Amino acid sequence: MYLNIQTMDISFNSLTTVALIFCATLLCFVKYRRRRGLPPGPTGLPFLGSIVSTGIQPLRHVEKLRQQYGDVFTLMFGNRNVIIVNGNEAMRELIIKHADAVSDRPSVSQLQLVSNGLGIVGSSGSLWKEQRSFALKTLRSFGFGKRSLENQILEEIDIFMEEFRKMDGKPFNPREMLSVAISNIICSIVFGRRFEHDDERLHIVLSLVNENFTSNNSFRFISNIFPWVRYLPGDFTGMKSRLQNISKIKNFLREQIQCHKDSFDENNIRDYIDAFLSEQIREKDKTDSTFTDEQLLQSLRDLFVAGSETTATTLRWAILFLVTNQNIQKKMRDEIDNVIGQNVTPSMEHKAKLPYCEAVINEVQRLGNIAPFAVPHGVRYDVMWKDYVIPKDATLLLNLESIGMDPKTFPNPEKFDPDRFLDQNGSCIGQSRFIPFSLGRRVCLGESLARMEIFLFVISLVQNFELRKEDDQSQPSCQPVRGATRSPQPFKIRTIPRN
Ligand code: HEM
Repeated sequence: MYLNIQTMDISFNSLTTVALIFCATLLCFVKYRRRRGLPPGPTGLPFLGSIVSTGIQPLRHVEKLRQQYGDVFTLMFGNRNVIIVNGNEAMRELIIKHADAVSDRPSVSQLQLVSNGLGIVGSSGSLWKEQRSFALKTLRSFGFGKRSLENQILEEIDIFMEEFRKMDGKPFNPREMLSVAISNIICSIVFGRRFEHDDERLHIVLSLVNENFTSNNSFRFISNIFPWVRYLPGDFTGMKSRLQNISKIKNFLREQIQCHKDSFDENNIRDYIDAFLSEQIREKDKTDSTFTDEQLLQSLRDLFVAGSETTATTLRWAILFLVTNQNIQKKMRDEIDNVIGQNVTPSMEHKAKLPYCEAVINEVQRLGNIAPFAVPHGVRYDVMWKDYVIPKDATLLLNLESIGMDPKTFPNPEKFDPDRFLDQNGSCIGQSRFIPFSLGRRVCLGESLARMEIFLFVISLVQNFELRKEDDQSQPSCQPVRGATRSPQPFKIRTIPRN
């Protein structure tokens, strides 16, 4: 009897265990199964999907999969569908034709966690539309995309070049000087102030921004897909340290907001923060107003961070490519000397007369390729695309690199060759063959500012200095550091003033 009861107990326990395993497997199958109609892609491991195979070298993995599955394919990460979009045709078709469905940000991501769905970069839906258009309107009123901003940029360039002169031909890393100069331009527009080149506080904040963009942790993408990894012990995705940095950057921004609140004058709107505070007062009785303190902080973070690091990184690539391609630098200098001369300050009006320089800048942006996967897009509702379903809540990754590095459009794509942007008459052509600022409704909000900054900085530098390697023996690497952006490894240069 005793034995029988024990046997029954054992079989009951076994049955319960089997039933539990069966239910768990069924649940996982339902939750993690590949949805029918998705663009093709690898099955991946149970539960983990493609995490492991993608982890070590995401870009190489993506290239291989594109050859196997075509321009649009799906990677499963746990129960998340990540759809990778490659090539000009598929990208334009999906992002432009289905703009309404694919212009959100993913509902679960590190971006979501950091922005709380607020600001400009990380927000979606009507809040994003209202805040993006407010930002554009306000930034335009402070000179964005207009000639009036040109003088402000040129003044900053003058100060920046003085810093270069102070180096007196000695080797130095130009990173910090570039960051301060570029950051000062966006700071003038959003905070109404600039900082000295030796301002310690700004240096610290900019180095936190730089660290967040450049930390090249192979598993960083996992924190984008599973933000809960921050609760695991250790910091294998680097997420905890990035979140700490962001909180320090926000403290700096809170101080700027407080200074504005203390000195706010409705009749004297000095900058973006003032314009926001004014809008906040105008909407104070509206219960669903999006002009909240938290929204101001997040938008400010977006403008400050995106406006500082991206252009500065592009300029670092420009300097690196010019230092390692002296013949190209010389051709630019000859063109500048012929068209502008050495004593006239460059302006945007010179752009059309400097086709070779423009071709070099295009090539810097193509090969520098600082945002290879843009910023992830989210899908608002199911979209039928060709024979596939792009499902609601999927994450879309736009592989911009697949366009700029396409050997059919750009033969020998790894080579720095500005001539690919010149026709037989020496005119600059084909800028639209690659899209460094992305496309569609989410296209970079700072494109016009960035283009103006890059042109004026590069032309002024080449007009005023010979940019040389640290010494004759050194050969700085053009291999990128792949973090949130694709940036050059640290390098040193010497600058020889031309006059
Ligand atoms: C060379 C410089 C720059 C490059 C290559 C660049 C590139 C990009 C890219 C690829 C995106 C993502 C677009 C998408 O989601 O599909 C983006 C978004 C954005 N960029 Fe830039 N950017 C640059 C400079 C700037 C500057 C100077 C600002 C300053 C205002 C800025 C502000 C933004 C903002 C606010 C967004 C988010 C737009 C949105 O989500 O609606 N960017 N940028």
